[in-house]
Amino acid sequence: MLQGKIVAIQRAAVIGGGSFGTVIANILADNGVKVLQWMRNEAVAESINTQHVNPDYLPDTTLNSALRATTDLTEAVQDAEVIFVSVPSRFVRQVVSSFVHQLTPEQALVSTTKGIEPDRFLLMSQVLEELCPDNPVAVISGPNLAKEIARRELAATVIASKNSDLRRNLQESLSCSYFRVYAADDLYGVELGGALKNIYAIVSGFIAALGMGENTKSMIITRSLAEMSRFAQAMGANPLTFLGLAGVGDLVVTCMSPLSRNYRVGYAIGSGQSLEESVDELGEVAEGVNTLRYVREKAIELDIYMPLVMGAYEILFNHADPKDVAKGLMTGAFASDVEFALPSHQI
Ligand SMILES: NC(=O)C1=CN([C@@H]2O[C@H](COP(=O)(O)OP(=O)(O)OC[C@H]3O[C@@H](n4cnc5c(N)ncnc54)[C@H](O)[C@@H]3O)[C@@H](O)[C@H]2O)C=CC1
Ligand SMILES: O=C(CO)COP(=O)(O)O
Repeated sequence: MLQGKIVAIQRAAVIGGGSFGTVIANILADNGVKVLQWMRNEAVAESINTQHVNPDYLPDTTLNSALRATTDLTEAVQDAEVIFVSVPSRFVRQVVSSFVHQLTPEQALVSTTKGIEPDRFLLMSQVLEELCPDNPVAVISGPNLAKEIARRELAATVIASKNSDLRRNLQESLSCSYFRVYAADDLYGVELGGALKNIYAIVSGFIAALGMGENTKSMIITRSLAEMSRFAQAMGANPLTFLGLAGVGDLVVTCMSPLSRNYRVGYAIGSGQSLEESVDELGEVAEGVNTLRYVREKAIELDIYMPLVMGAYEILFNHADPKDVAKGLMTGAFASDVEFALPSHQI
């Protein structure tokens, strides 16, 4: 990667054959970048190469015909200037470990993954930095429902990295007529926003399934933002990041749209299905389910007031009735002390 000036990326790899990996690969191909997308499924790779369709995840989208797919990880990674990692969080370490020996220090890594690694509460950029300490790292996060971007509907995102050259090169290579790319240096805050909002998308799914009103939805989204910002501040992120696309932007879209998988899991549970049934039926990743567990543990450890997280955990993992939890939340059932039982704090 050239230092000190803006250069459009020439060759990129996308690791992951799901909906978001395919969308990122397609944007890059639309921008003239030579892209090789790696996936495990031979039939899907074949379909992308010959039919220009990912039949498993985006069957209604005709992809750029220049986009190539492969099941050979070595081939995908070897000539790429930038490698986008787009697999579910619980597989990121395993997948990246399998090609790390092949990397040279000029190759940059970009995580698209909105999740947390539990043992040390690591975000994906921290996993990448740990595995590839010599390589520049960035993340992409924002209100980016894959199916809408696949239809080339207008959207915006945030690229965050400590490396300003990488930020600018990625901005240059991903920006196009339907995708506006902003840059930020609060890597941790941008990435944490993307992970946390999945929890509240599940909560919004409960609310929708229970047929609650618009005031209720607004209350939940607004108090979710307060809760996310409180947690982020305690973890060392800049709470102002949460007022941008990667915070409130992504929170609003996933709390309002049935296109969000996390929202759909919440909706299914609110409609009476078990967690297992809801996740099975989805057949795609809903990162918020595990993120909820890890964030609850961290909030308890650091004594951070997160009533929505505590209530959602009771519904998902202790079979509590969503209606009872909602009633409890209105009367401070999950408040940690008297001060919070009588709401007076904005954040
Ligand atoms: N779909 C969306 O709208 C967006 C998703 N994201 C994030 O991007 C990440 C990936 O999401 P999606 O592409 O939507 O997920 P997905 O569920 O559509 O696809 C995941 C892909 O990873 C593959 N995979 C699963 N386990 C694997 C393993 N052990 N080794 C290799 N590949 C494996 C699957 O076969 C599939 O191709 C998630 O963290 C998600 O939160 C971010 C922005 C938008
Ligand atoms: O992160 C997303 C949109 O920005 C996608 O959300 P889901 O993973 O809930 O579908």
